[in-house]
Amino acid sequence: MALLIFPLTFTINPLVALLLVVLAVVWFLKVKDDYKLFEKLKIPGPKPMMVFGSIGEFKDKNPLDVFKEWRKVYGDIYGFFEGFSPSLVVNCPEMAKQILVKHFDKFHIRPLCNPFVYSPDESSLLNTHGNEWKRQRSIVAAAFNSVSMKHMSNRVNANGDKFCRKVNEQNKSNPDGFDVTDLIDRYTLDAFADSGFDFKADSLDNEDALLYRFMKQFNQSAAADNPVAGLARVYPGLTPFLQLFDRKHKQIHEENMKQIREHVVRKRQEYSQSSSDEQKNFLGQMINCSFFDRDEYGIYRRRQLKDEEIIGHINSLIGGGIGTLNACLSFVIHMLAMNPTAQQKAFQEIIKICGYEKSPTFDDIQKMEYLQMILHETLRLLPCAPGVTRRVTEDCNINGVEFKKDVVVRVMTCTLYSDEKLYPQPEKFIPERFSPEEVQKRHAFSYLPYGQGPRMCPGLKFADLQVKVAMVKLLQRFVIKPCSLTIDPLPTALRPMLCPKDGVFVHLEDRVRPNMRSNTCSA
Ligand code: HEM
Repeated sequence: MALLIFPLTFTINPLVALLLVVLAVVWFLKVKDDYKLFEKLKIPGPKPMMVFGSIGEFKDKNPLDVFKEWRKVYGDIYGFFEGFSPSLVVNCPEMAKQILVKHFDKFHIRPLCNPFVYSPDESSLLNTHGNEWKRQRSIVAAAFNSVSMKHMSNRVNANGDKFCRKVNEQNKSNPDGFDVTDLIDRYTLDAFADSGFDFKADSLDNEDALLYRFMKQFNQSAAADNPVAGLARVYPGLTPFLQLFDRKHKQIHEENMKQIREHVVRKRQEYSQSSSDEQKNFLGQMINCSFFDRDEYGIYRRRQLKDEEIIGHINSLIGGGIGTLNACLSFVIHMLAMNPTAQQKAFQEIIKICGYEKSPTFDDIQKMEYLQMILHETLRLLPCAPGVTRRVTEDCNINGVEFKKDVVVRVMTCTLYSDEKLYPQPEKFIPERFSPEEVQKRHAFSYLPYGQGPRMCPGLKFADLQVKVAMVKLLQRFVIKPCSLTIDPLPTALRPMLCPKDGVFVHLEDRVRPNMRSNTCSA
């Protein structure tokens, strides 16, 4: 109806037509002036195009290559426009420190990573800020403490054994090599669900597991190669309309919510009736925690997390956290396949600490220094989280740079990782760059795979545990080799974290173990 009335009004009433033209001109002049923001602040950057800003420069290119090119042209700090929104890019360790730590109070908001957020995920750590974030953060960070890590490591190991068995089966039935990424996704998910919240996701056995479909869809919905998500990111005002095209994600979100809600309710009841060690997991910590919060009358009272808040956390940890972890482990396996000398050194370290059979404990993992260096060097070359983003909450000047309220700031760590001055021969895989002596020589903020400061990744110890358990179990049994389908350098995509574009193809060779007649996977 409105569509019919509008052209009618337009033809009948010239005054309305004039008013619309005036409004359009005022809007045009305002946008034109907004696009001068960085010019006025004397911050260099690509010249924006009306309506599109600089997004045209990303067309058919790897976005990270664009940022690397821009750094060469515009230097360490520059600005560009995503549609109408200004973004300030920071490629400088000292400025990263100022933003992420020293002036955190002015940079505590992280813009949404996923444009389409469904209830109750808006209350999760990924999506809150200010006091609400502070409260949730202290609970989630506490849930990843060393006691719960130690407790969770047994179940991670059990899932690691299952992963190894499945990998072995795939390898035997594909002698020319196979893509290991799907099994990695399923292992990390099963291990987190089982160890973290006592839930059998069972995705290694069940192709169609709901939690697995949820995790994949959560990330697919926010992928850079998903045009709907891309449009919503560039033009946030269109999100309610674009959300109509995000139906698959919404539907799986709702189905999954139902199963997680039932699980949380059941566990809350079970845990209230016993005080067993089971409750030392992530879910138990969230169920049992209590904190001060204002009630409906504005009075501070102690309360516990509501089921919906716990579900929001579980969803975002699985979608955001485990999605990133999958990419990381896939990259590590590719790098091990391509770098036999580093792989052999890692193997020797593993044998020294665990031998050929023993599952690594949380303490064993901490002793594996070379494995840690491999992990760091992998995340330098293939950073699954290529940068950290913030929104400025108040105008400020830091070290001579003007930050205006509402501007998005991108601390692009990945461009530092290919900086010759920080990492000589940056294209080479050299884990020894991360020996304690070498690390000492660099600025502490020149390597930030998990971010830094109060909003730093709270799941890093858990990520470390899961990646290393898989590495130990694989290397105890196999030599990881490239195969005819392996592509190096590995093609990558942003979905929304950096991940392998078309999989990671490897072939596994059974390791010859001393004093053993056969080498079957003992998992
Ligand atoms: C190798 C794997 C991982 C990498 C590289 C990674 C990296 C990151 C980065 C760069 C951030 C942003 C930090 C910031 O804004 O300052 C982040 C945030 C976060 N990560 Fe991770 N992460 C990984 C795995 C995980 C895992 C396994 C979990 C949980 C199961 C997790 C949970 C989170 C959460 C909840 C946040 C939001 C924290 C907040 O806003 O307070 N991450 N991660």
